[in-house]
Amino acid sequence: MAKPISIEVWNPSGKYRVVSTKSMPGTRWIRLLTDQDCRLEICTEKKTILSVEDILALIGNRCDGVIGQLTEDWGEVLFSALKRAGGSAFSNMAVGYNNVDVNAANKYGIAVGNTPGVLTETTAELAASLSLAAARRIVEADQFMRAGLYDGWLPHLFVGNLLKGQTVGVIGAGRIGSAYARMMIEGFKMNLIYYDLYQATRLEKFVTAYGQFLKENGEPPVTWKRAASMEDVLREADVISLHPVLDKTTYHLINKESLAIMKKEAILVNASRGPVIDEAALVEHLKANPMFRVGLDVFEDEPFMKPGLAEQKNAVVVPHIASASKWTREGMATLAALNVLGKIKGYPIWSDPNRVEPFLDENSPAPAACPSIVNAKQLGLPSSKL
Ligand SMILES: NC(=O)C1=CN([C@@H]2O[C@H](COP(=O)(O)OP(=O)(O)OC[C@H]3O[C@@H](n4cnc5c(N)ncnc54)[C@H](O)[C@@H]3O)[C@@H](O)[C@H]2O)C=CC1
Ligand SMILES: O=C(O)C(=O)CO
Repeated sequence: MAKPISIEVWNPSGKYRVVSTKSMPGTRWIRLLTDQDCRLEICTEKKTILSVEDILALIGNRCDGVIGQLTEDWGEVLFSALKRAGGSAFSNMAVGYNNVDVNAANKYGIAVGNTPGVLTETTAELAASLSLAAARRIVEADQFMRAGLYDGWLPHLFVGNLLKGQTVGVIGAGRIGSAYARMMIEGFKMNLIYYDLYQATRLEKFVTAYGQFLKENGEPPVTWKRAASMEDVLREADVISLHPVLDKTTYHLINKESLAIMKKEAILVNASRGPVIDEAALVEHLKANPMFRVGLDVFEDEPFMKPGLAEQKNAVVVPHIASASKWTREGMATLAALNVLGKIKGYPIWSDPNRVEPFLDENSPAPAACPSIVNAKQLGLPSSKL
């Protein structure tokens, strides 16, 4: 028998039982559920990462829907249990859903929600922060200062890289990759080279128009190039940021061989998923190339770092906080709750998952639709006319 697990209950007499595996920021998501006849149970266990057994205990014998986290393993075991408990809806509180076996969800007719649109700029801003922190050696310099080692200005002290006029490389120019590219181009007048399976037409148009604006104002224009291969980006760019989804095609995309073709003084940033980089190979590369710098938000074996990484001065490391702004995290909670609520209520699927403002507006009721269901087509769910 599954062991008991601690929970906090909202609206105990609600008709639909919804479980959230974690407490989430804000209160609007709670109100949205309880106002619409849901009994909400929020797991209050102290441990950060819940096991499949923990979540089985939370699902119990009757459960209509679950809001879960990217640290959880949502596959055959959990989806079959949710189905047996009468459930039909699951939502990750995340845009990435590499922790979810969507085929298993399809098999049991469970809708899988995610939360795009609300975290694009926040995540891109963190990638830009890591780029700057690595380029200008902010963390090393901060540690030096706090250690009381500063004894006066010196010509060689913490010399780093100038971004202006250099080339920014983006691998995976989707929502976040394109937002990051715009920040680096507009903010630091960098030229762009990108690699994606699809053409980033809007991004290309932006760079062309901005380049034209600069030229008309007597400044050197910025340029863009769509690379034929990822290797072209690695060879040419001074700062490279990784923003693809994690799947079989992107696992260890950056490995010993690809690191070897990058410039010796390049900066590599990863705010996508840890396994996109072979982290052990990266540690060796950082050791051998002290002028090569990285900014990492995600790690191959989270919450752990590969041995040796923490000791490298040329690495800036933060704990998967790229989407951690208050507005974004509250928005993610709202969207995840509305995905689950919408499916339980039989609402159709919002036609454009990137147009999320109507769901986030505190002053008007949320549309009667599920904001983003990744397997809507496979389950034959209807699309909203709104
Ligand atoms: N560190 C963090 O806190 C966060 C991480 N993420 C991660 O960022 C990822 C991207 O998010 P979005 O930009 O919203 O997704 P998106 O779907 O808009 O963009 C992903 C892009 O990757 C491209 N891609 C797929 N396979 C590729 C390959 N083999 N080579 C090159 N490009 C490839 C796609 O064509 C697409 O343009 C998410 O899947 C998630 O894993 C997202 C939000 C926060
Ligand atoms: O949304 C995601 O995919 C994250 O990694 C956390 O925001």
